[in-house]
Amino acid sequence: MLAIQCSRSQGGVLRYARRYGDNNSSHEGRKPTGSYTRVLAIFALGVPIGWGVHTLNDIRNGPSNSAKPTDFVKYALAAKEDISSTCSIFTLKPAQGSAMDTAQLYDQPAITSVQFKQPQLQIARSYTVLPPDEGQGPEELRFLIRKEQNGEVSGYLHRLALGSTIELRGPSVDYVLPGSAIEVVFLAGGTGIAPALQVAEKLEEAGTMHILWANRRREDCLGAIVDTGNQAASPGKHAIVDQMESIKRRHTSGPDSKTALLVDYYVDEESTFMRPADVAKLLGTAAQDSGKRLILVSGPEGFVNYWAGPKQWVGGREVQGPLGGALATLDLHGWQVVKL
Ligand SMILES: Cc1cc2nc3c(=O)[nH]c(=O)nc-3n(C[C@H](O)[C@H](O)[C@H](O)COP(=O)(O)OP(=O)(O)OC[C@H]3O[C@@H](n4cnc5c(N)ncnc54)[C@H](O)[C@@H]3O)c2cc1C
Repeated sequence: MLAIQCSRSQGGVLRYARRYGDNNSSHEGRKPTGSYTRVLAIFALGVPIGWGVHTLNDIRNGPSNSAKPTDFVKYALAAKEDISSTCSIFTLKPAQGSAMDTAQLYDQPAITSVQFKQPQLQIARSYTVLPPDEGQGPEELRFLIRKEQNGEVSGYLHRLALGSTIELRGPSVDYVLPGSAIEVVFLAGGTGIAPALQVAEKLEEAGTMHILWANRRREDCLGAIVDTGNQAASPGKHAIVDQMESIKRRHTSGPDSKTALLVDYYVDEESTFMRPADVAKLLGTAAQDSGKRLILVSGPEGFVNYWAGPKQWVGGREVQGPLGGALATLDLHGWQVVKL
């Protein structure tokens, strides 16, 4: 059984944890009911029939080793790339026979995340899978994870040695992208860039997307190339910036390409703050005849609260809550706001 615990701590930090009880379903022993000959006959007939059904199911339902989204499945920490003093990219690969169905993660028109278990505390937290990158193994999964100060699960993950086993389950669908051509303004704070990469990767033809990405420190976005601001490109290399640039190249290359992806970077320690006026400028100039127009807000709780107001808990479920924050003060020109 799984229960969701949710409480707001004294420090104002929204904490949520999923706990697991033992599944104590028991099975009564069965008495043997037939002779060995009967058993062998059933086995001889059953194996080929079973194999045939199994193969058919494989073709219809995908690989048989796909784990159910509700079950934890074991992965091994194959690589950990430190990309700043607090953030690392974790690469995981299946540790045993079964694995998460990568089609469910990568091919749905949705933002998806996966839960990581902290086995000693029996809690789990969600992390957004990064879209597959060049050279990535077909069953490997990559995540950008920040080590939060005193963070129970992120601290645990960052302490793991290469080769350690990590239990994951999912995917969970956090937001389904509307099917029509969409225009997206994506406000990302810190690791909130991971769902932005998913949306950019899944942007259909004729979609456009403008990402505004804020970080506290330059080290979290080295090598950034600002598309519309007047800042110079920053020197250095950063795996997430590189992946963003490679998605951008794919979007804009080819004579028939109608998609566009623009990214602007803001760095607190350089006093380049993302301001409501920067967002207002993008909303007012958008084409009027486009499909759905979305402002997606993703990042730490304080970032989402500042831009769009807090989410709310209703009947044990987290819901959008009313629009608040800086976006509530702007003329949104019909753009819909989604808090991730
Ligand atoms: C759908 C979804 C996707 C996500 N994707 C990502 C992702 O891709 N990458 C990523 O890095 N994160 C992501 N997160 C956030 C992630 O799930 C965790 O919330 C985050 O890693 C912190 O978890 P933790 O257990 O390490 O920290 P926690 O133990 O939950 O603590 C969080 C912070 O609160 C502080 N704190 C804890 N207890 C108290 C208290 N009593 N009073 C005051 N302060 C306190 C801690 O010091 C810490 O800074 C995602 C979250 C969601 C919901």
